[in-house]
Amino acid sequence: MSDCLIEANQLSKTYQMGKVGVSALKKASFTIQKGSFTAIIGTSGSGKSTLLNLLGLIDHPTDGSLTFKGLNVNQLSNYEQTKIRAENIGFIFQSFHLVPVMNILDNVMLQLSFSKKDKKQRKKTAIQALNSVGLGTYLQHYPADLSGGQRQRVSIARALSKDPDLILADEPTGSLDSKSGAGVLDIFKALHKRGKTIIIVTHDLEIASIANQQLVLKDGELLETNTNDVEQLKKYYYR
Ligand SMILES: Nc1ncnc2c1ncn2[C@@H]1O[C@H](COP(=O)(O)OP(=O)(O)OP(=O)(O)O)[C@@H](O)[C@H]1O
Repeated sequence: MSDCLIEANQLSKTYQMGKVGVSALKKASFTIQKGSFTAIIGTSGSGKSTLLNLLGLIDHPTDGSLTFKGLNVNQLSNYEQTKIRAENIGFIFQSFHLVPVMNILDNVMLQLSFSKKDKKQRKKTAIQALNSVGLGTYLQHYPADLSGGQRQRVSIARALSKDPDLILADEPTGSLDSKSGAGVLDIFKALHKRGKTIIIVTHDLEIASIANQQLVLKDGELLETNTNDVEQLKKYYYR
């Protein structure tokens, strides 16, 4: 069996703004291996979120192809893509995206609404996920009662609850203080050790340097796909 989870070939995205096209991603080709840890870096507007949205099957490329677990995504219907996304991909966002009127157990269980598990099993799975990020004693707390680092751990538990093949994180430590950020990063490192495939968008080059693979974007172009030397990354980042 191939170890390749994702293959991008000349992947491109142009947003149409009236008559003007904004070329946000230009012919990016790379692979993501199963169990790898990939960092996407680049200055603001370089195309990081655009690429993450394509990898998460949230958006469609305008050119090129994307293969997920050997399936050519371009040839799948919206329904099939949604199914792959729901079953295989966990998302973590900088601003957590938790439902404020639900306690954290319900927030995580909500993720499992479409699973085939019954309510009792969904609850058990959600509690296990919250335990795994150290929040097993906070089940009845609401997001507003938690610190930023704890909220981000809830969103990690939510992503983990469906046991996804791939975890996509968009600046997961971006709104956290350095101590909470380090705690969240430790969870990502542990997940990677457990064999999860992780793709993380970050502005933090120290985080990028611990990844196995770095996708450096500049004005929509992919510049480098594998250096973990922070000084080298800085050169790419600031040039
Ligand atoms: N929906 C959209 N419609 C039109 N242009 C867009 C859209 N989304 C992004 N863009 C443009 O595409 C380019 C890449 O944007 P993108 O959000 O992918 O960059 P980014 O690297 O994630 O930036 P940041 O670090 O600021 O989040 C930018 O020029 C942006 O203005």
